[in-house]
Amino acid sequence: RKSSAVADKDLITKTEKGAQKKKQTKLDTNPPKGTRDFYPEDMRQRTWLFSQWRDVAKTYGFSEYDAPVLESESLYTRKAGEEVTEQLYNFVDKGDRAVALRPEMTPSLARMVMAKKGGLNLPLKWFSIPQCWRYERMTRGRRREHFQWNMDVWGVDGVEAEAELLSAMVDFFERVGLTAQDVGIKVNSRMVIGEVLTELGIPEEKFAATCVLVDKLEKVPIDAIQDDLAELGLDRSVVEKLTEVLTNKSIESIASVLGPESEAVKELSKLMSLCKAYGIDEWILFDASVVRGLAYYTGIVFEAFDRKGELRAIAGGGRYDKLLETFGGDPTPAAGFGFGDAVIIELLKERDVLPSFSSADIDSVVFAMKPELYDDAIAIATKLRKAGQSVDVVLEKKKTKWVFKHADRIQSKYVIIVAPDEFANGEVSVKDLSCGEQTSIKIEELNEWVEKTSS
Ligand SMILES: Nc1ccc(Br)nc1
Repeated sequence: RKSSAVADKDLITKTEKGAQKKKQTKLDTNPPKGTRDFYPEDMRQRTWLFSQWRDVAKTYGFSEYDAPVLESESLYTRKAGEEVTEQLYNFVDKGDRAVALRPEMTPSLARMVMAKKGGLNLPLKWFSIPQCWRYERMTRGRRREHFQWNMDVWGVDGVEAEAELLSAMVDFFERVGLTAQDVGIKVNSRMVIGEVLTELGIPEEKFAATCVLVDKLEKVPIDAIQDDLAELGLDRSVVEKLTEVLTNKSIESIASVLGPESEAVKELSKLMSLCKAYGIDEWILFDASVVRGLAYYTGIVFEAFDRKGELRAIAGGGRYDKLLETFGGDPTPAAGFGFGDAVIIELLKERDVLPSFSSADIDSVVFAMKPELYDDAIAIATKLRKAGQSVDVVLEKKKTKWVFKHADRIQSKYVIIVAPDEFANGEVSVKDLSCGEQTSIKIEELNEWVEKTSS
């Protein structure tokens, strides 16, 4: 046993070491894996993108809605082998409830529509910009969250709804400076596969899962999903017939395969003529291989892609008439699209049409040359703010040199200096940072000055 003095010394050392250790364990300042922080410049870019999306939605008469990012896991247990449900960001909460961070918005929308039962006046034209989540093993190091612009029309069973959605998509692309040479929108109908499978005697209940597998065929070699196909009872001859049909790149060629009475051909032809009426047909191309990866699509599906890159999907959507029934609701026709925030920003950067967001758009920096003039300076700042300017007040005692450097750094348009001599004459000194010119302005004429400089 050690004497008490030695024991005390050891204890003190241990405590010091503990304290040092505590000091050394630095906070990990990274956001959680797969997630992003939005610093002010990033946030200005995100706000700009969302305002483009909101402007289009308003122009098309859509209303904004929202729902919790956390939903019951039961909203997504569709068992159709979709990536979006296999990578659910789910957990059991402290109330022992199986919950998930939403991977997409459509099921929440369906839940909200069902909650109102017949109480909603159809058609609904609703939009939202939810943050959506997935939990992917970090093997691929991909993001786990993104913001996805959702536009949906409920209660319209004609392809007029899809045509309106396609036009809204094109409107967005044009607003942000993209052309039909940059982006194309592939259009197909799942009824094409439906009619082929029916002809081949494949039962209707295998239709959705087959589409999900066919969508995967686009990305992985066939033997990677051979077992899944076999499990679905799709033998080699069925798969070969399907892949042969999916290589068709024109509605005419599909019509020769499906016959003149094909519903799929009729609805595709009608959609194409509506696209001509909107003047967007140069953006639209038929592609029988497009099926999209969501099980609940039932008819028209479409996918916007960049024509010059590696043909990445930018946005996607389609008709999903049966979703409400799968939740036990009344049959209600619906169509919509989802548009992620990441790919489009990459594309705008590549096409060099992304605006700069480096400055916070400050009109004036207001500065009291002497501390005793601070109260007068904030009264002047208040006057400028009430006149509509965005004003940055220098809150501490600073040298003029620092103020000009600061104003330059935040790219303010003007510096308003409240200095003793001018103030005694009822004036302030205004420096125009675009040309360096410095003039005196009467305080009672500041509103007119704001008016003149903001027009
Ligand atoms: N569904 C989903 C969610 C989150 C991301 Br990132 N990508 C797809």
